Amino acid sequence: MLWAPGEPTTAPGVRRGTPGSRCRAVGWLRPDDEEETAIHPGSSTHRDPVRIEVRGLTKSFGAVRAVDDLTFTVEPGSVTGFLGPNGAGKTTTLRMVLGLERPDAGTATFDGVTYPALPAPVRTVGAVLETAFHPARSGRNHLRVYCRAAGLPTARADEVLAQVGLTDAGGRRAGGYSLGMRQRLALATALLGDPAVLVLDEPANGLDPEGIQWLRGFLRHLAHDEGRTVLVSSHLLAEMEQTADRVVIVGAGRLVREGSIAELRSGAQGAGSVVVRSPEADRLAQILGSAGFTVTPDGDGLVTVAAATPADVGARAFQAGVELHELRAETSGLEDLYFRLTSGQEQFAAPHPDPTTQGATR
Ligand SMILES: Nc1ncnc2c1ncn2[C@@H]1O[C@H](COP(=O)(O)OP(=O)(O)OP(=O)(O)O)[C@@H](O)[C@H]1O
Repeated sequence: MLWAPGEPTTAPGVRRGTPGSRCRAVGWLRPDDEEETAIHPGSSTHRDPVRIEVRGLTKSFGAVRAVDDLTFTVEPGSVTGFLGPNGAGKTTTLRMVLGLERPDAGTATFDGVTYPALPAPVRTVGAVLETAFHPARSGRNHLRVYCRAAGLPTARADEVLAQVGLTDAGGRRAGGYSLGMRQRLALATALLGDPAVLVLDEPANGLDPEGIQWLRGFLRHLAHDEGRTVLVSSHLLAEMEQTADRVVIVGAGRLVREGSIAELRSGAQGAGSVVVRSPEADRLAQILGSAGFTVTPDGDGLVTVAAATPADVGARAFQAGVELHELRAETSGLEDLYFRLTSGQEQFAAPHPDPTTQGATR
């Protein structure tokens, strides 16, 4: 099914689907939210900051433990990147945070209140888990349908279209939107209730570099200038490095690291791989090898030096009088650290808590 079958009544609180059914971009509602109330876009005074607290969250699907005793906090006024390789349990965690999946153990709360117990969820949390729209409906009408169902003024549709830069395309069929435009429309839907919290699952998927740059600035604006709590998942650290203030890294359902990008950087010691090109590549490789570096000659005068900075390599080449034609950092130390933390944890979740298999991957 490519679009919300029963219109926004598929949203949590009023959803009729199976508990495991995937949801869409939503500023979700419950029947008792249906009385229309005004929203004051751009004003942060009416919006109290909300902290997300995840405590001991655990979920298995049969023999697969998708999320394993996960604890972390997401602070207001900042963008928190929720990082992990494919299958690390990110989506399952976000679904539990949003009350779409029942945890086996643990809690996820918004200032101490679980999602299903929120008095006005549409005002508190906006989420994008999957982007799906009625293809024949215009972006503006899609938003108006959600407004009506959520008891929001339909004028909100135009306000959020403007926020995400879709005003001119608002009258066009959503079915004809590019992937980037669909992502923007999903984000607009999540913003309808002017929520204090945004939970976004891989919102940069499929965006071109311009779209990614826009999204980066927009998320930072929502958090830094408007004081919202932004939790955004990704499997790419490079994407998050420039967007997030803090990161929560998971692997095989477990927490592997939580902290600010700056803390992570200091732990990464700044040393990644360096690529150097020289007409004297063999001599340079020998010099660097004798200095204790791990060196891989790549042919064509190229040498890759592991756990080094361009300054390390440049200084040694200079001292030995070796001519260089190229010198660049191939990966950041942070990226290396991320790969180390999550290596071997791609694709699959942790097995059941059998002590003999703890830590293994499927
Ligand atoms: N409804 C389900 N039934 C069975 N297994 C599931 C279900 N949902 C998730 N899983 C499994 O749980 C694990 C974690 O999946 P999840 O989608 O949460 O990971 P993810 O980090 O979001 O991955 P990706 O980056 O690929 O989206 C995977 O092994 C997945 O196959």
